[in-house]
Amino acid sequence: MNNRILVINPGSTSTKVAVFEGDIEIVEKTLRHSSDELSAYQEEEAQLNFRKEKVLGFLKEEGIALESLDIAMARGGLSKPIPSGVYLVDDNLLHDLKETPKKHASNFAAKIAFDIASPLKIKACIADPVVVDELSDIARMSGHPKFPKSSVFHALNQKAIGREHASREGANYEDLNLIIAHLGGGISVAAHAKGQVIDVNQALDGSGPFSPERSGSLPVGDIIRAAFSGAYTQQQMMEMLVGKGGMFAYLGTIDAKKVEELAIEKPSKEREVMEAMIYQISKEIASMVIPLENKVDGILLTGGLAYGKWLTDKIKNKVDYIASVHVYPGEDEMKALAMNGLRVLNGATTPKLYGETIF
Ligand SMILES: Nc1ncnc2c1ncn2[C@@H]1O[C@H](COP(=O)(O)OP(=O)(O)O)[C@@H](O)[C@H]1O
Ligand SMILES: CCCC(=O)OP(=O)(O)O
Repeated sequence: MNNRILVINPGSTSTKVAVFEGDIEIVEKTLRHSSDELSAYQEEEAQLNFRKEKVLGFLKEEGIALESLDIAMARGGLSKPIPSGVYLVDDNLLHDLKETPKKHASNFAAKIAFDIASPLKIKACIADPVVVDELSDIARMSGHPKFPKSSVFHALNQKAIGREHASREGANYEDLNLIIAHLGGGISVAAHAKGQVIDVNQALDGSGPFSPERSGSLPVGDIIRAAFSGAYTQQQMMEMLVGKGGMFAYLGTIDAKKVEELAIEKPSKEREVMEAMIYQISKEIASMVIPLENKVDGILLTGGLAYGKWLTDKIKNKVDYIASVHVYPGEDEMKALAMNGLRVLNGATTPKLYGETIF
């Protein structure tokens, strides 16, 4: 066995695919989907098949025989909350990913992996899905028992970057208190207390800073009045929160790189919006000092926006009084999934069963 691991990671505008042999990545591609392509496949089944065909097409192009694969690893989606770890993709998990009212591209990953793995009689697994829930009881209380706070964030990348940082510092992730901010299409800012994410903003449609495509925390009363005004459909309201909120709502683009370039150039609307986003991210980081009881070993900035030095320098200036700030641009999700797959193949981890672990 070559320990060949297929990795599938769908995002809002792309599907990332890679094949690893052990810990070596042999092929990797970000298959970008235009908004025209995605809107032509709006219906979920159609979009799932569209993305699956793209993955299969890529493997064919690269000359990777399906029979040579030993395991398929997928990003986990918006199933019910579960502990951190590796999970077998089974009927229970697929059912909840299909039925969830919360829409996100990560919901497609497990099914694509399962459809490829099943005929080959190999395992399909997910690892550290976006619903990893380690919230403390006090953080879970929202202000109304009907709407408890939920944990929806970039768990896979946050945990991977936390571990990488700890290993660079010669420490164990489980011994550190870290504030980690994933700054991507969506933004999550989390308090990692000795390896447990005890508090985090709900990064999809809940709370936190606005992001390139999401509104973050909004005045809820105004939202309810707008929703019942008859002026908007439910879909239009949801798009204001996810997809067409945040930076997009102000500037008509989700391209933070371009916006940052314009913001640097001269005073402009772009600079105003960027500075507001930086202000909100910094405030969210500072708020995580409380869950960590003022003992913070480091602040880590990661995700696509962390490539932008102007942006990360401005955040650093606002929060480095709390702890040293470290920048890990981009994300390590493909490698993190592959390494979890390798641990399953070499017997270091036994995948958990979703049905036995949901809270
Ligand atoms: N070099 C860069 N400088 C600033 N922003 C960047 C850079 N590269 C990518 N980005 C921005 O990062 C965002 C996407 O982040 P990413 O972490 O890839 O997204 P996602 O969380 O959706 O996977 C986009 O808004 C993109 O414009
Ligand atoms: C749903 C939480 C994770 C998330 O927002 O991922 P993307 O930034 O990749 O959309």
